Parts: sequence; C-alpha cells; structure tokens
Amino acid sequence: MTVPAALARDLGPALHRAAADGAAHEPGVVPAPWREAVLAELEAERYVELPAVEGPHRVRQQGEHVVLHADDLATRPAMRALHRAVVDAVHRHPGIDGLARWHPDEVTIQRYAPGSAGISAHRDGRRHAYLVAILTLEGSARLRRCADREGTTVEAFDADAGSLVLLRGRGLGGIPDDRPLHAVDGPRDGRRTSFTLRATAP
Ligand SMILES: O=C(O)CCC(=O)C(=O)O
Ligand SMILES: [Fe+2]
Repeated sequence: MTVPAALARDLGPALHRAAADGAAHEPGVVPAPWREAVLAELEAERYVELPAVEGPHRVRQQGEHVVLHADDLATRPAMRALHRAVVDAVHRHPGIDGLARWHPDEVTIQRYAPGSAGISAHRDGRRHAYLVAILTLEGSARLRRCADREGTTVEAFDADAGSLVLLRGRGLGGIPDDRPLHAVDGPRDGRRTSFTLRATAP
C-alpha cells in the first residue's frame, strides 16, 4: 500500500479532553488499510509474554508485547509512518503545555489472545512524559478509567480497531503528575493488538 501521511481525524478535541480529564477516546483515527499494513509488518516481530503479575501493586496482566525504540522504526515503514502521523497530529496543538515537547521514543505493541483478562488497574510509569497514545490495530476491548486499584469503573472507552485512547502523562497541561488509573479488559472477540507511543525523555 501507499502509506498515508495523516490520521483520519484532528486530535484537538481529544487532546483537550485528555488534558482536562486525564483520559480521552477518539474513534476512527487509523484507516483500515494502514492498520493492515502495520499488522503485516508485525508478523516479523517476536512477542514476549508479559509477566503475569507486575510491580508492588501486583498488577495482573495476560498478554504479550514487543517494545521498540523509535529508531527501530527506520526499517518498518508502516509503523514509522503511523508514529510520525500521531506525532504530527499532536504537535498541531502546541497550546496544551507539554505537547510541543512530546517526542515518543518508546513504541509498545501489545497483543491479547481471546480469553485473556487484559491488564488490571494501574498507572503507567512516572517516567513517561505528557501523553500516552494507545491505538488499536485490530480487535476491541473496553479500556476503563478506574477510581481505585480494585478497578471500579469511572468511564469506559471502546478501544476498537482504528481508535485512539489518550492518557495524561507526567507534566501534561502543566500538571506535575496526575496519571489516571486505568485497566484494559480482555478482547471482545478475536485477538486485540494495540500500538502505544510513550515518551521517556523529559
Ligand atoms: O493495550 C492497551 O490497550 C494498553 C494497556 C495498558 O494500559 C498498558 O499497556 O499500560
Ligand atoms: Fe496502561
């Protein structure tokens, strides 16, 4: 395919919601042919099982992942184009503090097999600055903002194919650190694959 240059949606409204509320969802961001091109590239990757229990809060995880550095995308054109398109779409909204400095260097692809329970309530790491951008390449699941570590739902997003979920990272909108607790449920039918961009540099 000819890899497109831009996402299908302006991210302004979702970025403002994420800055105000800590989380936001935008459907229909990545067109199907582009998702398929990325999924085809991913067939060459070697996935690693997530630890079933992680960290002091004992977050439960059922899935597998591949963690790439942005530099690794040089040999993965569809992924590189998607990364660039998300960064361009975010940088179009420099009025929200932090976004102009958001340079995601960490790309995580996560795969959940049918029957997986997903990932229980957690916060993403403090080392991730400004924004966490979670695209769904295939499948669907509820991604929930949680009130507590037991996983009480505050708001549920439909993380379905082509959609984007944005989570506040450290420093977004000038707020030093108010990362949302969230969980992702198991896939509804068939496998779900997500593609997440995070910035580890200040
Ligand atoms: O696969 C996803 O939807 C993202 C799950 C999540 O919250 C994470 O990996 O930190
Ligand atoms: Fe997370």
